[in-house]
Amino acid sequence: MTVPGLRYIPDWLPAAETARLLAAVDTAEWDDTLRRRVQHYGHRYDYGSRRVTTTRPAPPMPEWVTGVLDRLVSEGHMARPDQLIVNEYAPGQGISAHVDHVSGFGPVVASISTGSRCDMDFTHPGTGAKQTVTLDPGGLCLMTGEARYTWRHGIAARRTDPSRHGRIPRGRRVSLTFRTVAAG
Ligand SMILES: O=C(O)CCC(=O)C(=O)O
Ligand SMILES: [Fe+2]
Repeated sequence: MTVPGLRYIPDWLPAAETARLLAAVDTAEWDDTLRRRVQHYGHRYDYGSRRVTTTRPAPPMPEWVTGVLDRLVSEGHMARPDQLIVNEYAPGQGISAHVDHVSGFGPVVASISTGSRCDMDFTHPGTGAKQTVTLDPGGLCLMTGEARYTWRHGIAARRTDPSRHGRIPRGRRVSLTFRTVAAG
């Protein structure tokens, strides 16, 4: 079973680059008004009204992602992202199954993982089909087409993930999700 439009590229970032990115994230200021700590750049997404908001501007895209933006574009993955959400997951924290805002964001969503590995579950709302992808640090998860618009993605709020070798404890995971904000 595969999810059409879902692509996972392991080790997209070398380990040293992944560590540098996480260190840079940790020098920036976290928003802790949600259960999960987040940072928004470029445009702020409002979780209450569920839209990209202009009333509370976000800081510009940080210079520490310039190299990532350049690569996402030069490798042909997407138009230059102008929005970034950093999500922090402590062990036991997750994100409920959802489709990223359809009209507010563009056709490609790209997420880079740092810190701990964890499983992301994709579910098809019509058929109930499910696929789990293990996201390792440095991995790039690209959602387009059905994976972006039809399937839901989420992370179970638990402290361990299953593997062939038994359950693996989660550590702190920080993801950087890059999007384009659709015009209008
Ligand atoms: O943590 C991730 O990799 C994904 C986050 C996510 O789905 C989102 O911010 O919409
Ligand atoms: Fe998402």
